[in-house]
Amino acid sequence: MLKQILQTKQEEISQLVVPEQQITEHYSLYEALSKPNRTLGLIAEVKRASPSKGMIKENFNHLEIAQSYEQGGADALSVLTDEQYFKGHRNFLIDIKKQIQLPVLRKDFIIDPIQVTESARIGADAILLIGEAMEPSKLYELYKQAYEEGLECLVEVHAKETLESILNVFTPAIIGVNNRDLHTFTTSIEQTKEIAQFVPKDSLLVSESGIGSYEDIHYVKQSGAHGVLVGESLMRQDSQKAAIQKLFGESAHAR
Ligand SMILES: O=P(O)(O)OC[C@@H](O)[C@@H](O)c1c[nH]c2ccccc12
Repeated sequence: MLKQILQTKQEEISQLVVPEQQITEHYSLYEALSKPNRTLGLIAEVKRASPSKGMIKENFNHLEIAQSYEQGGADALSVLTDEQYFKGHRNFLIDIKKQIQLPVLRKDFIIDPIQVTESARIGADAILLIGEAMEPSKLYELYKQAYEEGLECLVEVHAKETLESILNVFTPAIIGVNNRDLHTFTTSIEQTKEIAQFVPKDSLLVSESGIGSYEDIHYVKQSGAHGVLVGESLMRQDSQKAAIQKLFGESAHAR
């Protein structure tokens, strides 16, 4: 699946026109995850659909979702901007940045310098870079470019081997373990525990995908995660604010 998505991206990139610069306030993802609202940082994802689950939320309003996440005390947002496979749009991110005072991660398949510039132009605070999508040397080039253009990076890996090959080249400040294998879509939060021991002490660790209960939160925290990235389980409920409170084992009135 990842291969197919990357092929589509290549075609998109060949036609990509870089938009004009949005003027936005910037917030640091690293700082937000370093001093989270709860014992574990939360990046809440605005996710309408996915290739593995199909449509996740009908009657989708990206701004209402983002506002509800903010009210629920999310530390940061992730916004899917891929159109073809995730039914997202870069305009979702532009709109959300105008309304929300939180760091916003652009969630897409970024493999080319022009997409880094595009991300900076639309006002993203951070971008996702996927270890399994390119060679570590190329990933490092995009990483450096991103920081030069004022963006932070969440460097995601699924496999231990991918992390090791990246660490041979550089040490990302924020490392994500994707509990979902992007080739097979198999998801297991035990992946976080397995990889955590190889994450350098100075890097922040984010556990991504397949998190849906307070037990999961507890498990990845015990495994050494500083934060979690959660999409589907929050998106499927009517109120994202209430969904966050439930996920963290709080009563609706506790905060
Ligand atoms: O919906 P979930 O299982 O809570 O997962 C969220 C997020 O981790 C997932 O959307 C994701 C992680 N890495 C990605 C890379 C591309 C697209 C999507 C993703």
